[in-house]
Amino acid sequence: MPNTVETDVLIVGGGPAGSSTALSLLKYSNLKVMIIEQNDLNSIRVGEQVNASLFDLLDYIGINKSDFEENSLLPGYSSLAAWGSSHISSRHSIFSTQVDSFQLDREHFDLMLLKQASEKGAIVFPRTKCIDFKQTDTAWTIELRHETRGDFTIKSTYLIDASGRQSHVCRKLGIPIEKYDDLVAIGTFLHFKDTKRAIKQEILLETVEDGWWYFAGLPNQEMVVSLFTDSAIVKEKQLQKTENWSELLSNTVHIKKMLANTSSNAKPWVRNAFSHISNVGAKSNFLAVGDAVASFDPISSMGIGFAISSACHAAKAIIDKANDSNTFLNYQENINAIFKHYLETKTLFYDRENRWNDSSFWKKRN
Ligand SMILES: Cc1cc2nc3c(=O)[nH]c(=O)nc-3n(C[C@H](O)[C@H](O)[C@H](O)COP(=O)(O)OP(=O)(O)OC[C@H]3O[C@@H](n4cnc5c(N)ncnc54)[C@H](O)[C@@H]3O)c2cc1C
Repeated sequence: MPNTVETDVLIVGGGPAGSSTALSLLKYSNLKVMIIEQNDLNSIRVGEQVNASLFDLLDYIGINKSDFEENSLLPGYSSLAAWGSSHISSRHSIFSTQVDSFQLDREHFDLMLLKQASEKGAIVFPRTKCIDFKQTDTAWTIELRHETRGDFTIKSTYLIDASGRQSHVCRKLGIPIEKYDDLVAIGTFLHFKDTKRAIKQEILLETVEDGWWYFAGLPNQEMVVSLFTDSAIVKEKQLQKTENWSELLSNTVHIKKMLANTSSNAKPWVRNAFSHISNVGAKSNFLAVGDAVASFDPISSMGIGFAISSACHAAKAIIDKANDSNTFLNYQENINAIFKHYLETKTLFYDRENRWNDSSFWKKRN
């Protein structure tokens, strides 16, 4: 590989937002697209519940249901929540008007999108890290490091941050970021001890003093159970230790019943789940997509859908820029409006729980 390569658009991050930006650009323009991904996509991916509207977005970027492997996409038949009282009710009546939900096999979904982007013309650099970004009037110069092949440079007209919640590129470029909370998820994957027993497509939420628990059956014969709480509570109660996390789990009323005859051999994983927004409007030839531009509390199940819709809008802003110099500012304004509406709706969700007014978790949200 030559030491310097050139492209029209460089996307940092090969998650759903990065791959969808590439697919959208490749479908609706002749622009040359490259994607940098720091991992080899073998790491555990979490977040799997999507609404049926996802398929319209996927259709727009050229992905069909037939592109999914068998059993990597399952309808969620039952979605329940004990939120606001210990009584279980249908989650749809509380949180959403969208009735049809699906559970994705996230590893397969992310890999499928990235593979499609590569097959349709994007050049993908896996296991590659960004070292430095510089911008002149005409182009970005990005210094990169591949795990085994060493250092190289990419020159690109446009740069896109699709690096997820850490907004890696935005932070490096000093883009203003507003963070709204310190929500984290701490969870594990489970399977039935009797491996022949079928997993039920069930989702259950249960609020507790320190946050809320989430249980879901997944497409790959697994289940996930996680506690959403604040990072300060994880630290104070040492919840990353299996025994402390399990003790909180054993105090639940409903979630613990879902775990009969299951086992997990892994220590709980911890993931950031905070809400934030990046304001990229003022930077020329630069955009952020997906979690990098705005991240949402997973209670909203908005993340994956937003990753793909923001990707479609970002691609359109780039394609239309030749005829309208305001497309990037309009893109950011649209993101700001979505985020404002999200914050209002989120407050309504959390206001439905009033049983723990002295708890630090609920005080911050009510
Ligand atoms: C616990 C939890 C549960 C969730 N549940 C749901 C749910 O049920 N439904 C839903 O819709 N959403 C859910 N989400 C949110 C959803 O997972 C995200 O919104 C979605 O993954 C965003 O996609 P993305 O491509 O923007 O970011 P990511 O999926 O985070 O992808 C970013 C990619 O960029 C790569 N990267 C990062 N930094 C660099 C770098 N410097 N250089 C190169 N590559 C880099 C990463 O390796 C990664 O592959 C959940 C999130 C969490 C934490």
